[in-house]
Amino acid sequence: MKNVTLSSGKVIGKGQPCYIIAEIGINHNGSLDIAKQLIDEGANAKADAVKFQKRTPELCVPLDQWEIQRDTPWGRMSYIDYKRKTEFGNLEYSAIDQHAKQRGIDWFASPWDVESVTFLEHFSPVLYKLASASLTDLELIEKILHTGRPLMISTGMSTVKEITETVAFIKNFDENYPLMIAHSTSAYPCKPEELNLSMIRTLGEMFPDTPIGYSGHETGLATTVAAVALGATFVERHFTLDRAMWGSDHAASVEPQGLARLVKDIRDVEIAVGDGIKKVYEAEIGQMKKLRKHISAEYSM
Ligand SMILES: C=C(OP(=O)(O)O)C(=O)O
Repeated sequence: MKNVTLSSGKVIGKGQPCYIIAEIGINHNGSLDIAKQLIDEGANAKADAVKFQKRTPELCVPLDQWEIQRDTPWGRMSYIDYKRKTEFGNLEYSAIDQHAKQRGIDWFASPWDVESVTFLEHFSPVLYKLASASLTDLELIEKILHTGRPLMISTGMSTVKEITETVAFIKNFDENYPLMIAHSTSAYPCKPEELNLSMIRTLGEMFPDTPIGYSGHETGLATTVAAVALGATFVERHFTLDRAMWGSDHAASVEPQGLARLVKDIRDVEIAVGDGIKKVYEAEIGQMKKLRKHISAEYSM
């Protein structure tokens, strides 16, 4: 496996601690103050990174949806105005960049359109994430590839053919491009029977050179911890201050306490997985002497 080294010094891949991403996405609800609190909580929980989603609303919202009216915390407004209101610009991302650096946590974003890559380049992100919805957007992928920065692609809502074609497109650009692939199911929240965590192993067999990870949308933490036991070298979970907040992603997100629990459980599990080589531990010898009738010579002294 070709491990991926980020400009922050963190390494993603085999033999490395799982890289844990707290996905803020748009859970800041357009508030820089909330974004900063989420960065603080992500750092307190010892996550490796916080992540955002960056869109140019005029490019991402289909024209026929612009004028659809909806109720928002800021009153009734058109869908395009709502998307504009929740999108951060240069001022906010500069503050985010500064705040994350102060707190010693990586940050990056998934750009949803070509202009957003140009925008994010000003901040020299540690990596780019390609959302599942963008897996077949070759124009966006090509724009990212020209930055040369590590690329993490997510595979929700995708067929094996689409995944294989996108990976081939990237390898065709540069055989050694620093790439990571996340297994994901794009259902919010995702039911256990649709998680299909064994795909982490399948993707590992399909792309043995590439670090495989997991982008989860389930409720609860156990299945994300299990993903690490199954070989995920990075994991991402949606993150919010409060699941009851207004907005579509909050309900399927973990809160600060849950994130801290998740990080601790993942760290315990990656140690517990061990090396698969049988040994008798010091702590077992007393038990052996007390409970076993026939003790082999090497332990009988
Ligand atoms: C939607 C995103 O990712 P995923 O497809 O992994 O949920 C994203 O990163 O913006």
